[in-house]
Amino acid sequence: MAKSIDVSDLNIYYGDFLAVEGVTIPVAARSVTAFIGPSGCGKSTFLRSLNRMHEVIRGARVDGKVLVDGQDLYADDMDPVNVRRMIGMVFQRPNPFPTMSIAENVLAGQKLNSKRMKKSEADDIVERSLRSAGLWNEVKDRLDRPGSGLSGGQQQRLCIARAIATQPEVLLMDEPCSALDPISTSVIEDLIHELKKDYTIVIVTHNMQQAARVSDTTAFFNLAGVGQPGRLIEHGPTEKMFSNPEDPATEAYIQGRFG
Ligand SMILES: Nc1ncnc2c1ncn2[C@@H]1O[C@H](COP(=O)(O)OP(=O)(O)OP(=O)(O)O)[C@@H](O)[C@H]1O
Repeated sequence: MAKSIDVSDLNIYYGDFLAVEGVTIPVAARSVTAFIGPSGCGKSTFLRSLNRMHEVIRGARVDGKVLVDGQDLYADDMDPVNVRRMIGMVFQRPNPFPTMSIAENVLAGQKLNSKRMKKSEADDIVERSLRSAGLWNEVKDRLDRPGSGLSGGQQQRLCIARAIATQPEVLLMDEPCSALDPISTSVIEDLIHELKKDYTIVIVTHNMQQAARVSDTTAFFNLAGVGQPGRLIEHGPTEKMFSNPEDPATEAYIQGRFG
Protein backbone atom coordinates (compact mmCIF):
# COMPACT_ATOMS: atom_id res chain seq x y z
CA MET A 1 0.00 0.00 0.00
CA ALA A 2 2.42 2.69 1.16
CA LYS A 3 4.34 4.48 -1.56
CA SER A 4 7.39 6.70 -1.74
CA ILE A 5 7.22 10.30 -2.94
CA ASP A 6 9.89 12.09 -4.96
CA VAL A 7 9.55 15.81 -5.40
CA SER A 8 11.93 17.62 -7.72
CA ASP A 9 12.33 21.32 -8.34
CA LEU A 10 8.80 22.18 -7.34
CA ASN A 11 7.69 25.81 -7.54
CA ILE A 12 4.26 26.64 -6.17
CA TYR A 13 2.33 29.78 -7.13
CA TYR A 14 -0.79 31.65 -6.07
CA GLY A 15 -1.38 33.63 -9.26
CA ASP A 16 1.86 35.53 -9.86
CA PHE A 17 3.07 35.06 -6.29
CA LEU A 18 5.76 32.41 -5.95
CA ALA A 19 4.97 30.99 -2.49
CA VAL A 20 7.39 28.05 -2.43
CA GLU A 21 10.52 27.76 -4.55
CA GLY A 22 12.62 24.90 -5.86
CA VAL A 23 11.77 22.10 -3.44
CA THR A 24 13.48 18.78 -4.02
CA ILE A 25 12.83 16.12 -1.42
CA PRO A 26 12.45 12.35 -1.26
CA VAL A 27 9.95 10.80 1.15
CA ALA A 28 10.45 7.11 1.94
CA ALA A 29 7.51 4.71 1.96
CA ARG A 30 6.24 3.72 5.43
CA SER A 31 7.92 6.61 7.17
CA VAL A 32 6.78 9.76 8.95
CA THR A 33 8.17 13.04 7.63
CA ALA A 34 7.57 16.23 9.60
CA PHE A 35 7.52 19.67 7.94
CA ILE A 36 8.55 22.44 10.31
CA GLY A 37 9.31 26.14 9.89
CA PRO A 38 8.04 29.62 10.73
CA SER A 39 4.60 30.85 9.78
CA GLY A 40 4.24 31.66 6.09
CA CYS A 41 7.19 29.58 4.87
CA GLY A 42 4.85 27.44 2.80
CA LYS A 43 4.52 24.17 4.74
CA SER A 44 0.76 23.86 4.17
CA THR A 45 1.03 25.06 0.58
CA PHE A 46 3.68 22.43 -0.12
CA LEU A 47 1.67 19.73 1.66
CA ARG A 48 -1.42 20.53 -0.43
CA SER A 49 0.61 20.32 -3.63
CA LEU A 50 1.34 16.67 -2.78
CA ASN A 51 -2.27 15.64 -3.46
CA ARG A 52 -3.24 18.36 -5.93
CA MET A 53 -5.41 20.16 -3.38
CA HIS A 54 -3.41 23.34 -4.05
CA GLU A 55 -4.90 23.81 -7.50
CA VAL A 56 -8.49 24.03 -6.20
CA ILE A 57 -7.64 27.66 -5.34
CA ARG A 58 -8.25 29.93 -8.30
CA GLY A 59 -5.04 30.88 -10.10
CA ALA A 60 -2.97 28.44 -8.04
CA ARG A 61 -0.52 26.23 -9.92
CA VAL A 62 2.78 24.38 -9.64
CA ASP A 63 5.68 23.54 -11.89
CA GLY A 64 8.19 20.78 -11.27
CA LYS A 65 7.57 17.12 -10.57
CA VAL A 66 5.86 15.08 -7.86
CA LEU A 67 6.35 11.35 -8.40
CA VAL A 68 4.56 8.76 -6.28
CA ASP A 69 6.29 5.43 -6.79
CA GLY A 70 7.51 6.85 -10.10
CA GLN A 71 4.04 7.98 -11.22
CA ASP A 72 3.85 11.69 -12.09
CA LEU A 73 0.92 13.22 -10.16
CA TYR A 74 0.83 16.20 -12.49
CA ALA A 75 0.90 14.23 -15.76
CA ASP A 76 -1.78 15.32 -18.26
CA ASP A 77 -3.67 12.04 -18.02
CA MET A 78 -3.70 11.97 -14.19
CA ASP A 79 -7.15 12.57 -12.70
CA PRO A 80 -6.86 14.84 -9.60
CA VAL A 81 -9.80 13.02 -7.99
CA ASN A 82 -7.88 9.75 -8.17
CA VAL A 83 -4.79 11.50 -6.82
CA ARG A 84 -6.76 12.70 -3.78
CA ARG A 85 -8.09 9.22 -3.19
CA MET A 86 -4.59 7.76 -3.35
CA ILE A 87 -3.22 10.52 -1.09
CA GLY A 88 -5.60 11.28 1.77
CA MET A 89 -5.58 14.37 3.93
CA VAL A 90 -6.41 15.25 7.52
CA PHE A 91 -6.84 18.89 8.48
CA GLN A 92 -6.10 21.06 11.48
CA ARG A 93 -9.66 21.20 12.78
CA PRO A 94 -11.58 17.94 13.00
CA ASN A 95 -14.24 18.36 10.30
CA PRO A 96 -16.68 15.43 10.34
CA PHE A 97 -19.82 16.09 8.28
CA PRO A 98 -22.19 17.29 11.02
CA THR A 99 -25.43 15.81 9.66
CA MET A 100 -23.91 12.39 8.95
CA SER A 101 -23.68 9.50 11.38
CA ILE A 102 -20.33 8.09 12.48
CA ALA A 103 -20.61 5.25 9.95
CA GLU A 104 -21.68 7.58 7.13
CA ASN A 105 -18.73 9.83 7.87
CA VAL A 106 -16.33 6.92 7.48
CA LEU A 107 -17.96 6.03 4.15
CA ALA A 108 -18.16 9.61 2.85
CA GLY A 109 -15.16 9.20 0.53
CA GLN A 110 -16.56 5.98 -0.89
CA LYS A 111 -19.88 7.68 -1.62
CA LEU A 112 -18.09 10.52 -3.36
CA ASN A 113 -16.35 7.95 -5.48
CA SER A 114 -19.91 6.86 -6.36
CA LYS A 115 -19.38 3.19 -5.67
CA ARG A 116 -22.52 1.22 -4.91
CA MET A 117 -21.70 -1.41 -2.37
CA LYS A 118 -23.40 -4.13 -0.37
CA LYS A 119 -24.23 -3.44 3.27
CA SER A 120 -21.83 -6.15 4.45
CA GLU A 121 -19.01 -4.56 2.46
CA ALA A 122 -19.85 -1.12 3.88
CA ASP A 123 -19.93 -2.55 7.42
CA ASP A 124 -16.51 -4.11 6.86
CA ILE A 125 -15.02 -0.83 5.66
CA VAL A 126 -16.49 1.04 8.65
CA GLU A 127 -15.12 -1.47 11.14
CA ARG A 128 -11.70 -1.81 9.50
CA SER A 129 -11.24 1.98 9.21
CA LEU A 130 -12.39 2.72 12.75
CA ARG A 131 -10.18 -0.03 14.12
CA SER A 132 -7.17 1.36 12.23
CA ALA A 133 -7.97 4.81 13.58
CA GLY A 134 -8.11 3.44 17.12
CA LEU A 135 -11.75 4.47 17.56
CA TRP A 136 -13.74 1.26 17.08
CA ASN A 137 -14.12 0.30 20.74
CA GLU A 138 -15.29 3.77 21.69
CA VAL A 139 -17.99 4.06 19.00
CA LYS A 140 -19.02 0.56 17.95
CA ASP A 141 -22.32 0.81 19.85
CA ARG A 142 -23.31 4.16 18.37
CA LEU A 143 -22.34 4.03 14.74
CA ASP A 144 -25.64 5.58 13.67
CA ARG A 145 -25.23 8.62 15.93
CA PRO A 146 -23.90 11.94 14.56
CA GLY A 147 -20.13 12.28 14.26
CA SER A 148 -20.43 15.76 15.72
CA GLY A 149 -21.40 14.20 19.08
CA LEU A 150 -17.85 12.92 19.65
CA SER A 151 -15.09 14.69 21.57
CA GLY A 152 -12.55 16.74 19.57
CA GLY A 153 -9.93 13.98 19.74
CA GLN A 154 -12.48 11.34 18.73
CA GLN A 155 -13.66 13.54 15.85
CA GLN A 156 -10.09 13.84 14.61
CA ARG A 157 -9.71 10.04 14.75
CA LEU A 158 -13.02 9.80 12.85
CA CYS A 159 -11.51 12.07 10.19
CA ILE A 160 -8.47 9.81 10.07
CA ALA A 161 -10.82 6.81 9.67
CA ARG A 162 -12.57 8.65 6.83
CA ALA A 163 -9.22 9.41 5.19
CA ILE A 164 -8.05 5.78 5.35
CA ALA A 165 -11.40 4.22 4.36
CA THR A 166 -10.55 4.65 0.67
CA GLN A 167 -7.25 2.82 1.27
CA PRO A 168 -4.89 5.62 0.29
CA GLU A 169 -1.17 5.06 -0.03
CA VAL A 170 -0.12 8.32 1.58
CA LEU A 171 -1.63 10.32 4.44
CA LEU A 172 -1.03 14.06 4.64
CA MET A 173 -1.72 15.69 8.01
CA ASP A 174 -1.82 19.46 8.41
CA GLU A 175 -1.29 20.22 12.11
CA PRO A 176 -3.68 17.42 13.08
CA CYS A 177 -3.32 18.00 16.83
CA SER A 178 -3.28 21.76 17.07
CA ALA A 179 -6.93 21.91 18.16
CA LEU A 180 -6.62 19.02 20.63
CA ASP A 181 -5.82 18.68 24.33
CA PRO A 182 -2.58 16.93 25.40
CA ILE A 183 -4.22 13.54 26.02
CA SER A 184 -5.99 13.47 22.64
CA THR A 185 -2.74 14.65 21.07
CA SER A 186 -0.86 11.77 22.59
CA VAL A 187 -3.52 9.30 21.34
CA ILE A 188 -3.14 10.67 17.79
CA GLU A 189 0.66 10.53 18.04
CA ASP A 190 0.47 6.85 19.08
CA LEU A 191 -1.88 6.29 16.18
CA ILE A 192 0.55 7.91 13.72
CA HIS A 193 3.16 5.49 14.99
CA GLU A 194 0.84 2.55 14.25
CA LEU A 195 -0.30 3.90 10.88
CA LYS A 196 3.19 4.21 9.48
CA LYS A 197 3.34 0.42 9.25
CA ASP A 198 0.87 0.74 6.37
CA TYR A 199 1.07 4.32 5.16
CA THR A 200 3.56 6.95 4.15
CA ILE A 201 2.81 9.92 6.40
CA VAL A 202 3.69 13.58 6.02
CA ILE A 203 2.77 15.88 8.88
CA VAL A 204 2.99 19.66 9.26
CA THR A 205 3.53 20.67 12.86
CA HIS A 206 4.42 23.76 14.86
CA ASN A 207 5.20 21.62 17.82
CA MET A 208 8.90 20.74 17.92
CA GLN A 209 8.43 18.04 20.55
CA GLN A 210 5.78 16.46 18.38
CA ALA A 211 8.06 16.46 15.33
CA ALA A 212 10.79 14.88 17.47
CA ARG A 213 8.39 12.26 18.88
CA VAL A 214 6.57 11.13 15.75
CA SER A 215 8.80 11.61 12.73
CA ASP A 216 11.63 9.64 11.17
CA THR A 217 12.81 12.54 9.06
CA THR A 218 12.26 16.27 9.43
CA ALA A 219 12.24 18.97 6.76
CA PHE A 220 12.86 22.57 7.79
CA PHE A 221 11.42 25.31 5.58
CA ASN A 222 12.23 29.00 5.88
CA LEU A 223 11.79 32.27 4.03
CA ALA A 224 14.18 35.16 3.60
CA GLY A 225 11.51 37.77 4.38
CA VAL A 226 7.91 38.85 3.84
CA GLY A 227 6.89 38.39 0.20
CA GLN A 228 9.82 36.06 -0.42
CA PRO A 229 9.21 32.43 -1.37
CA GLY A 230 9.59 29.66 1.17
CA ARG A 231 12.42 27.20 0.56
CA LEU A 232 13.44 23.86 1.93
CA ILE A 233 16.54 24.59 3.99
CA GLU A 234 17.40 21.17 5.31
CA HIS A 235 15.97 17.66 5.42
CA GLY A 236 17.39 14.71 7.31
CA PRO A 237 16.89 12.10 10.02
CA THR A 238 14.91 13.71 12.84
CA GLU A 239 17.47 12.76 15.46
CA LYS A 240 20.22 14.55 13.54
CA MET A 241 18.05 17.55 12.68
CA PHE A 242 17.34 18.07 16.38
CA SER A 243 20.81 17.33 17.74
CA ASN A 244 23.22 18.42 15.05
CA PRO A 245 21.61 20.27 12.11
CA GLU A 246 23.78 21.44 9.22
CA ASP A 247 22.26 24.90 8.83
CA PRO A 248 22.44 27.56 11.57
CA ALA A 249 18.87 28.66 10.73
CA THR A 250 17.59 25.15 11.46
CA GLU A 251 19.32 25.20 14.83
CA ALA A 252 17.98 28.68 15.66
CA TYR A 253 14.43 27.64 14.76
CA ILE A 254 14.56 24.38 16.68
CA GLN A 255 15.91 26.17 19.73
CA GLY A 256 12.98 28.59 19.53
CA ARG A 257 15.11 31.62 18.67
CA PHE A 258 12.63 32.68 15.93
CA GLY A 259 9.32 31.69 14.35
N1 LIG B 1 -5.07 31.09 -0.77
C1 LIG B 1 -3.95 31.82 -0.85
N2 LIG B 1 -3.84 32.83 -1.73
C2 LIG B 1 -2.71 33.57 -1.82
N3 LIG B 1 -1.63 33.38 -1.05
C3 LIG B 1 -1.68 32.40 -0.14
C4 LIG B 1 -2.83 31.57 0.02
N4 LIG B 1 -2.60 30.67 1.00
C5 LIG B 1 -1.34 30.94 1.45
N5 LIG B 1 -0.80 31.97 0.76
C6 LIG B 1 0.55 32.53 0.95
O1 LIG B 1 1.51 31.54 0.69
C7 LIG B 1 2.59 31.62 1.61
C8 LIG B 1 2.75 30.30 2.34
O2 LIG B 1 1.59 30.09 3.16
P1 LIG B 1 1.34 28.72 3.96
O3 LIG B 1 0.01 28.83 4.60
O4 LIG B 1 1.61 27.59 3.06
O5 LIG B 1 2.50 28.80 5.04
P2 LIG B 1 2.70 27.91 6.34
O6 LIG B 1 4.16 27.70 6.48
O7 LIG B 1 1.84 26.71 6.27
O8 LIG B 1 2.18 28.90 7.46
P3 LIG B 1 1.51 28.59 8.89
O9 LIG B 1 2.57 27.90 9.69
O10 LIG B 1 1.21 29.97 9.42
O11 LIG B 1 0.29 27.76 8.65
C9 LIG B 1 2.28 32.81 2.54
O12 LIG B 1 2.93 33.95 2.03
C10 LIG B 1 0.78 32.94 2.41
O13 LIG B 1 0.36 34.28 2.64
